[in-house]
Amino acid sequence: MKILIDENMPYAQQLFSQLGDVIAKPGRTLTADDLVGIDALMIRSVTKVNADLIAKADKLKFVGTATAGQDHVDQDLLAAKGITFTAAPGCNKVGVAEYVLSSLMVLGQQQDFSIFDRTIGIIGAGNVGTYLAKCLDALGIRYLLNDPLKQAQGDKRQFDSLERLLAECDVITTHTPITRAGDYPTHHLVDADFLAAMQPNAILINAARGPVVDNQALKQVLQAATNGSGKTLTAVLDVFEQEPLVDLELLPLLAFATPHVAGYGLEGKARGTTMVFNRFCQFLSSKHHVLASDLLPIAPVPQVQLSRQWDEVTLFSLIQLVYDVRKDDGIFRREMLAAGDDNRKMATAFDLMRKNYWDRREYSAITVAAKAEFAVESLAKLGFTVVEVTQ
Ligand SMILES: NC(=O)C1=CN([C@@H]2O[C@H](COP(=O)(O)OP(=O)(O)OC[C@H]3O[C@@H](n4cnc5c(N)ncnc54)[C@H](O)[C@@H]3O)[C@@H](O)[C@H]2O)C=CC1
Ligand SMILES: O=C(O)C(=O)[C@H](O)COP(=O)(O)O
Repeated sequence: MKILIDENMPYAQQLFSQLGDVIAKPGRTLTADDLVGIDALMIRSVTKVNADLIAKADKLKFVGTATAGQDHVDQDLLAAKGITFTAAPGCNKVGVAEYVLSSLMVLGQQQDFSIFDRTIGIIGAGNVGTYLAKCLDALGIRYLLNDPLKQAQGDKRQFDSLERLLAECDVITTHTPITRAGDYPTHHLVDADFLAAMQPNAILINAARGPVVDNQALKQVLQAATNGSGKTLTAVLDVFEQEPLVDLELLPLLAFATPHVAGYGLEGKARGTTMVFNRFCQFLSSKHHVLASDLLPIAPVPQVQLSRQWDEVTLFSLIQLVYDVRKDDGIFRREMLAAGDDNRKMATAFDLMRKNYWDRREYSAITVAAKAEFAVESLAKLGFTVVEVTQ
């Protein structure tokens, strides 16, 4: 059996080679010829699975994407061809939530506000939005949820209209798929009108898909603010409309910019790969089964001792110890500016930064040792591994 994998799929080579011959290639540039004689295809979000890609796929029986997003796969086409498809919903929800928290903590420091005084508007209450809400609950931070689809499905949580989010929230963060049809399409959900309705000095975060935010409209608003002719907004983008190309006029106007890595924790990638691997094993009726936790190395700073009640400063340190968005932002800006207006260089640099991404971990990889009286249950709810010490 021949299994074609995206070369940027951590642990895939070692796992899938137990099942067949593995061929690893760059996911973004796969062509129809690459699929000749291939039985199974394991991808990430940069591979567009469409009629062109599978035109010569003579043996393809299974496609797995080790990602939460599925917009890059024509699932109707695969179903029509009798090709089984699987994805990895929720695999990287923790990484994305930790990206949002890091961004807000750093912005709080830079702009002199406390995250505890802010109201966060979460658009999209699926795996990421729900996990982020859980983190905010752990910290006692107010948030509003918007998800008309979940609401229509009878989800019992309190949902609010976009109008209410726009009126009450200091921060709006998008966690929807990209959709262009249906009752609630998300393409350009954040457009000129949306931006105009945001509160002055509000923060917009998009770590969903680039086209959820109209990048031209955002650029105009941020440019107007720079010229002193419009209200001030702060924008954080992990995803871009023309990815892997980035608008070099927009980039300097962003508070933080990163190359689609919000969900790039090692745990999240391992979960993505193992979810797809385990599903493929089921498909083959093979007894192999693997846990993501068995694949992960120990974190470089595994234990932190807390000697007093945690406060905002301690929280900031703990959060930034695991993930500081400024690190990715700094490298990204340098690489994009170095590429200049050479699109080929820019696309290569964008993908290289993702391919060579550092071994980022989730909060759970850090053990916080503290006395019970230091209210560490909030940190445990936030995801840190907490151990109680008596002195
Ligand atoms: N930047 C990154 O590294 C990552 C980006 N993503 C993106 O984030 C998206 C969300 O991820 P998950 O939460 O795991 O997906 P999910 O499928 O669990 O949740 C998406 C939620 O969005 C809701 N939704 C759809 N249209 C909406 C609309 N018009 N308004 C409000 N809510 C709407 C859905 O009802 C659903 O509850 C993914 O589809 C993917 O595109 C996901 C993981 C990593
Ligand atoms: O899971 C998703 O959806 C994502 O956006 C991924 O984190 C993106 O990673 P790649 O698939 O582009 O490696």
